[in-house]
Amino acid sequence: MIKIQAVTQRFKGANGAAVDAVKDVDLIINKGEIFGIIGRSGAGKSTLVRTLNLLNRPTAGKIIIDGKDLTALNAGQLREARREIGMIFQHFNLLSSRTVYDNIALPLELAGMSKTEINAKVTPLLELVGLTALKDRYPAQISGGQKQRVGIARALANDPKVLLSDEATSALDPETTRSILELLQKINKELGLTIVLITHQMEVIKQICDRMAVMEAGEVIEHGQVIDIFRSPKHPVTRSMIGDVISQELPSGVLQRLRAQLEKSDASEGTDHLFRLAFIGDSVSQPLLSEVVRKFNLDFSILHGQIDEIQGQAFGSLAILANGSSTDIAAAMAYLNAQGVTVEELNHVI
Ligand SMILES: Nc1ncnc2c1ncn2[C@@H]1O[C@H](COP(=O)(O)OP(=O)(O)OP(=O)(O)O)[C@@H](O)[C@H]1O
Repeated sequence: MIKIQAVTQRFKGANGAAVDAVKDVDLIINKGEIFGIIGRSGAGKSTLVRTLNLLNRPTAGKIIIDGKDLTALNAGQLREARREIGMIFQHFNLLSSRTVYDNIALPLELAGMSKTEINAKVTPLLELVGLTALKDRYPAQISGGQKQRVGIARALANDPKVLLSDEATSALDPETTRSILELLQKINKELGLTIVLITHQMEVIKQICDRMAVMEAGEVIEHGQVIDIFRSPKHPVTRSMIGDVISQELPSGVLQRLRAQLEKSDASEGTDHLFRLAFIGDSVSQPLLSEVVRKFNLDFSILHGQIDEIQGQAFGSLAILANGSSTDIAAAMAYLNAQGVTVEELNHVI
């Protein structure tokens, strides 16, 4: 378990004034989970993740990994502790003069292993990341995705317990990103490795993370299970970042048509209410909507929506216009809520 306890990282800014790149952050990352830290550029993600192996020594606070406070270790103990923490980077950081094999072997050479011992470790790692056939190539002769695979194998060479990933897929195309994320997921499952990854892409979080934290201006503004945060994001920054992958707003064309439709509608026929419904798991597949329409004598128009998958669970988001008596609409929404659907009234956007 990793405990980030009241961590602050202060730098001297360009004009000499102090900048808190990370401000009083408390987080717990559980053993064996994939934990994502997301935020816009400059939010403090890299600074925070670099405190986890003390590449940045926090100005205040503690980093406790498996009960050991890294900030209290001497240089030798810290070197030892760092072996348990691998790291991969956006630009791979490979040595161009070394082959794929020799890049992966580097940390083992530094640890003083013999050639035979090194071979016994590198061969299965090449297999694990799917690079056996390319082991004698140089970095300039392989693709970005393959370079990141070398980075991953090198990070695993010392059998770490934790893998830190600093925007590891940001330089890759969507297809290659998916394959690298699948590889990280496989490593997490097969080796029981804890992975902490930072990203500015919600798609990455959605694809592989169990829990997540959102950072803004050095602070953690929201954290929890990915599915819970997708279902009901609290902070505007989170909502906007989720909107990059699952639309939180109604497209302007839909809004225009809706306004035109509402102008024409006859108020005596009941009231119109606009809602966003978020469904997860079983509630996606149950015929809940048709049930509430019948039960509460309403009319529903589905305006916009999508169904996706997060952490292996179906997740759906629908914008609907409900027409009926105010009492029936309120009762219908309470019923949906009781069935596990998150209901949010959106009348203010019309
Ligand atoms: N060594 C440093 N000295 C001074 N300021 C720094 C230093 N490192 C980071 N900062 C500042 O701290 C803030 C957070 O930077 P950080 O790189 O952690 O953000 P980030 O969320 O990782 O952004 P990006 O995704 O763009 O890398 C920024 O305002 C940055 O300019």
